[in-house]
Amino acid sequence: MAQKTSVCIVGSGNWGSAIAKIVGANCANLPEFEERVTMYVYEEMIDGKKLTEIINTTHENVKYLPGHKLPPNVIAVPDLVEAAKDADVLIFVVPHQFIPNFCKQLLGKLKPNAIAISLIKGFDKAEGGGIDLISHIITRHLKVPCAVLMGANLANEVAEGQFCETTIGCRDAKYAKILRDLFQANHFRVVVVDDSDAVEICGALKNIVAMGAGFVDGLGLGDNTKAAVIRLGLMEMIRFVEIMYPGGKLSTFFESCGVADLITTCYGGRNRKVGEAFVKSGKTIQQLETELLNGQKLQGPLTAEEVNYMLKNKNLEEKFPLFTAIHKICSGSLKPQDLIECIRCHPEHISHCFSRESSLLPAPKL
Ligand SMILES: NC(=O)C1=CN([C@@H]2O[C@H](COP(=O)(O)OP(=O)(O)OC[C@H]3O[C@@H](n4cnc5c(N)ncnc54)[C@H](O)[C@@H]3O)[C@@H](O)[C@H]2O)C=CC1
Ligand SMILES: O=C(CO)COP(=O)(O)O
Repeated sequence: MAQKTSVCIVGSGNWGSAIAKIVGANCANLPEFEERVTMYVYEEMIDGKKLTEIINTTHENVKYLPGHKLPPNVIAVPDLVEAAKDADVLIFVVPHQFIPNFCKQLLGKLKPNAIAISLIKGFDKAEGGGIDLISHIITRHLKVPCAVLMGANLANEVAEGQFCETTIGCRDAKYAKILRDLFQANHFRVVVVDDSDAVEICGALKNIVAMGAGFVDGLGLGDNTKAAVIRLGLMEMIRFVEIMYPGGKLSTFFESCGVADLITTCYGGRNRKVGEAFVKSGKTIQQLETELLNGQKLQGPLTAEEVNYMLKNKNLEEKFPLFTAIHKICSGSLKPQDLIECIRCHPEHISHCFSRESSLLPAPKL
């Protein structure tokens, strides 16, 4: 009999716990998977009890996904190496700022033929003035192939079983089926594409745009303005891939990881919520993250900083006025009230006069 595939979920926050519901159920029901799924949990005390013990006895992550039962075959493990060492498939789903440290701990501790998939939306700063994709960091440090899964997937709605779609970016076709089988559910429809980098970049960049959408809401501007921010955000996302990661496909932006995730996050996500509160309250983003998110982590401001680090170094800030303005607002060097002024003369308004019909997406001259 063929060996069963064993799975570890590295992370147990809001999204990690929601995806554990689907992955746990699939591993219990599909013959190709080992039933027991380990889930690495960053240990913390809740009302005097360890979170891992609570999860393993009540099957509920009472802090990050309250009100939802996890399948009993999902076992919370507080030791990262212990959770991951026997896995054939590792699902990385932690706030992106923690991934370099996780890779250090896992170095040399994984099964030789293990594969990974990253559900993490964000980047890391790279030496030499650029950025690193999280999937690239995982592959480089841990010597495992790494696919990505990104989509319009607000965790609480997925956990409630509301219908949605997602995109898996997987360069190597031989892993596509096992990964699709692991995540597909009646209410969670998976499309696999090979344009993995563009899928991942969409997932990270939309969090910046969502901060902008939150600022628009906080400023009391209407739906037309928010739609303009979303559209300009999409154009900057496309431009970013064209310039920094040439070879990406335009069709990827029409998958769930692109337009759909942009819309859902700009209306229903944490980044939008904190962006709005930032304008209305005058408090810092850090304060609001603590006050509003109960331990969950915001990805947008940090991603805006990482992207700006790259744009600045490459002298490209002017080509990305929305990303640049959002970073400056988040870091306090620009007032939210100045956001619209920064995008009033966006390159998208200037470079495309009469040129649309000749090409699907003509690149403005740099
Ligand atoms: N929540 C959502 O709706 C969605 C989130 N994502 C992405 O998934 C990734 C993970 O997000 P969530 O699961 O929502 O996490 P979260 O925002 O709920 O983050 C909290 C998690 O971080 C852990 N943590 C806190 N301090 C830590 C430390 N020092 N070291 C290690 N872990 C620590 C906590 O224990 C908890 O598990 C992010 O990149 C996010 O953008 C993607 C789709 C949907
Ligand atoms: O990525 C998400 C939905 O797909 C969640 O976005 P937020 O982190 O803004 O909640």
